[in-house]
Amino acid sequence: MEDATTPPSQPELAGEKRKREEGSPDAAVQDAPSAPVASGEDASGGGRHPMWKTSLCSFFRRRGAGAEGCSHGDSCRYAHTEEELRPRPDGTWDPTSDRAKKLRKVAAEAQEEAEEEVTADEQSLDKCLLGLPRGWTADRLKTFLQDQGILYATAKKKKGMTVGFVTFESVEQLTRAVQFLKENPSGGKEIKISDANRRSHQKVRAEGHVANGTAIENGSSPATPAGETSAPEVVASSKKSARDAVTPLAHMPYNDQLEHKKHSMAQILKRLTRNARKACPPAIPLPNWIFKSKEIGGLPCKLEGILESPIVDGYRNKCEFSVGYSLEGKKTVGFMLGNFREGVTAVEEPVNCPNVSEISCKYAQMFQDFLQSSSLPLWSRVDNCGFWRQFTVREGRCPAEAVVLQQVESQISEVMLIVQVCSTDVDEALMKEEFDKLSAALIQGASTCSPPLPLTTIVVQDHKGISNAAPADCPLIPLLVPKGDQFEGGAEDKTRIHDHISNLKFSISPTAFFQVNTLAAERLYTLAGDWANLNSDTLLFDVCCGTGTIGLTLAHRVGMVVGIEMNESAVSDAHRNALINGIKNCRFVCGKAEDVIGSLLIEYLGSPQQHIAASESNYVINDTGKNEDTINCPESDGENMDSSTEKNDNGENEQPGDRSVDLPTCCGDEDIKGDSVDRVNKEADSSPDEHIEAAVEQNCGEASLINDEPTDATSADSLEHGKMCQDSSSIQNNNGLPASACQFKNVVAIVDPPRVGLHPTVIKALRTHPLIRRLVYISCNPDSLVANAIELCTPTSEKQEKNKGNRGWRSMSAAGLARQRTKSMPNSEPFIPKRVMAVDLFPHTSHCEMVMLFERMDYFSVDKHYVSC
Ligand SMILES: C[S@@+](CC[C@H](N)C(=O)[O-])C[C@H]1O[C@@H](n2cnc3c(N)ncnc32)[C@H](O)[C@@H]1O
Repeated sequence: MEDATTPPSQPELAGEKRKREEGSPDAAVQDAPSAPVASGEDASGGGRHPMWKTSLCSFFRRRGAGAEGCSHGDSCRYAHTEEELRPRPDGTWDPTSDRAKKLRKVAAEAQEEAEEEVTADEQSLDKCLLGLPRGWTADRLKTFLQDQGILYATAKKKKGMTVGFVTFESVEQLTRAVQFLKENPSGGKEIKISDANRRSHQKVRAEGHVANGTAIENGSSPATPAGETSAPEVVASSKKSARDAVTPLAHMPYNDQLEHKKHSMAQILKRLTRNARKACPPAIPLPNWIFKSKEIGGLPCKLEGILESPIVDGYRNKCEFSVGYSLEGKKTVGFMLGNFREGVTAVEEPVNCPNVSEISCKYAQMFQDFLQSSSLPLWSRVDNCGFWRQFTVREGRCPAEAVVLQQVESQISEVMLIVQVCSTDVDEALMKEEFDKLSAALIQGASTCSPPLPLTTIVVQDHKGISNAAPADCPLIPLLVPKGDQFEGGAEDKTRIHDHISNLKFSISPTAFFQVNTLAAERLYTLAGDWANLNSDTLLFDVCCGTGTIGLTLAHRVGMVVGIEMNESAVSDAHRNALINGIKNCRFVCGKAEDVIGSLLIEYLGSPQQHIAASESNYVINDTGKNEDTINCPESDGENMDSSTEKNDNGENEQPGDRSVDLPTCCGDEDIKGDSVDRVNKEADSSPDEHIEAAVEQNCGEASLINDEPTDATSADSLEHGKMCQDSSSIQNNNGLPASACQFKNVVAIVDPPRVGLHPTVIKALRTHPLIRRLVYISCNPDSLVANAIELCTPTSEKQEKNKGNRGWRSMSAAGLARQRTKSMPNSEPFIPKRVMAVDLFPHTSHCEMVMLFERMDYFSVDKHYVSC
């Protein structure tokens, strides 16, 4: 019961006794023993007491939902609900309240991200100020900065937080601020300045295309009627040219760019160590690599350097040009000066953008010239209407021997042009007329250049959605089909170009991913292959395989490759690429990795439970006291299989063997398989184009059916016939494991996910399968690499917490979310970060690829984890 003489116990922080503060309600209680004071008025009859309802009533805290037991009822000076709680006069909240806890969490996240060393360049003018007085508002911070003569663009701060955010306009402003704050501590305390990471939605996309920039368009401009070509009003952005927007490092010598990127990568990598340390359960010893990180400046493992790009200018084989109005109001094909989300739509020509080839610039110019007289309107991002949306140039290069680094332009032998339009409400006849004129203009433009430009195919992508990022299944209309590829029907399947990596030829369809810097990608894949420690006993999972580049370039170094990719055209390209290069030990599966990886691991390796049960029952202690594998395999009878019973997607109990029902490829009929392999190989040997078509189509059948049972004999046949390698996954040994689990002593995964990183389901599947001893992670986004690595490398406790889903994710960093997920990760051996290296695929931009090798602790005692057969 709450009364005036027993003020609520009020810990400042959990476990700490609350100090009686002057002016606090407690003090008021002492001064005025006749409390409670009605309506919060102080004893002198003045206004409401400044601390009125600024602390939670202990009844509320003890009982959670309310304070029914408090005898003071409504007149209690303490808050009875979170909603009733008021901020204290200094702007802070009762530290036991949800609000205060949330603020502490956000501040901790910001602090964690801000602990990195400050960098002073134009790429990172967004900074955090650490150690600010909690009571300061944004206005107070601005006054402080102005008083100190520190110039800035924007300053933000929330009361109650010790972190503020400041954006500077130039490196000079930033440098001055850093210097000043270092030399002039505020009240004896140094205010630290550190890099601030913008939330991912504020970052400019970089994968697979040149990033668009920002200019500000007048949102109130009326919709442009179809056929009308008046320019909407555009407002200038902070970026002055397309060069500034897409190649912000171009002003630096290339060696400085490399140093800058290496430094940025190192800063981000340190987050892995910090977060894994934080997430490590208290009862579990910290892994050795975290201890050792102190010796290497907090890095999880040594950063071995940065591989430079073999070519630094004109390296992009794919440029997505925006279509819009320039600052002068001219119809323009080029790059946006900023990000549309920031309100910018101005497009400027790709002048002096050193990453774009001359050929791409010439095609952009041709299309721009065509648009000046087109009767169809440009797409307006503000009004979401119009016709011409985007223009993509994709280039293919000759085989490596012919590539002379100094003359890269002359090595471009094939070009694909993709014109994105929105056909909504446009007359078909008019549209056809425009397409005819356009292809004539492009063909003529290419042939009249000196020397003539290569032009292999032109395709229109009809995309009716709001964002320019069209889905992979968006309709394609071929305008120009490659010579020698004409055939009856399905012409859109012929619109492709070719490029070469490691002496292999790659067929690339319009929507398939292909690394934009082919020569640097070759270095990237070679490095990944070297670190993967491959041999003929290796089963390689190529996760997010695209057109099969990684798996196919490494196929000669392994026993078998299983590629996983969700883009159907890319999978079809991968099959074709295996055939045209005569590679027979690869299988490509079409599906989201998160949907298929679990089944594929069981199909090839058996379930984790089978291996864990087997290794537990198979170890005996020998004379020397060391573990010894007695090589007993689990029996395949019903009883033993029960131990590996697990839930399927529907939550029903499922046996590993049952997977063969779900997975049509796992039918175990060796004769049919051998026969089909031979047949496909024979067809491939004779390899005229139509045979490749037929074989690819069959393989695509397999690919698209992987998630569904074949509905008739024909599909089942095509699945079997589509197999291109001697795949032993469906043959089971007498221990109940697939034969491939025994055949491949070395199981490696190379993952190359998109910018968001791997799906948590994929991380969990890789982490919990004991046969995957090595994992090579190729990343185009170090933030998501770090988040995924936290989950792969943090030790787990014996008992997991229930998965709380993504609760609270909006206020969390990717690393914070990953830390939360580690709590529900099933008990499994963590990976160890072993090696990491940056690879520069994107000179002149701030983006960079990274390759990181993860191993399990006792990598070299593979047999211990390997159930012999
Ligand atoms: C960075 S690219 C790498 C492609 C390939 N490894 C290469 O180097 O050419 C990522 C690929 O992952 C695919 N992808 C994206 N999300 C996926 C998912 N959930 N499951 C499988 N593949 C996915 C994309 O279609 C794309 O081809």
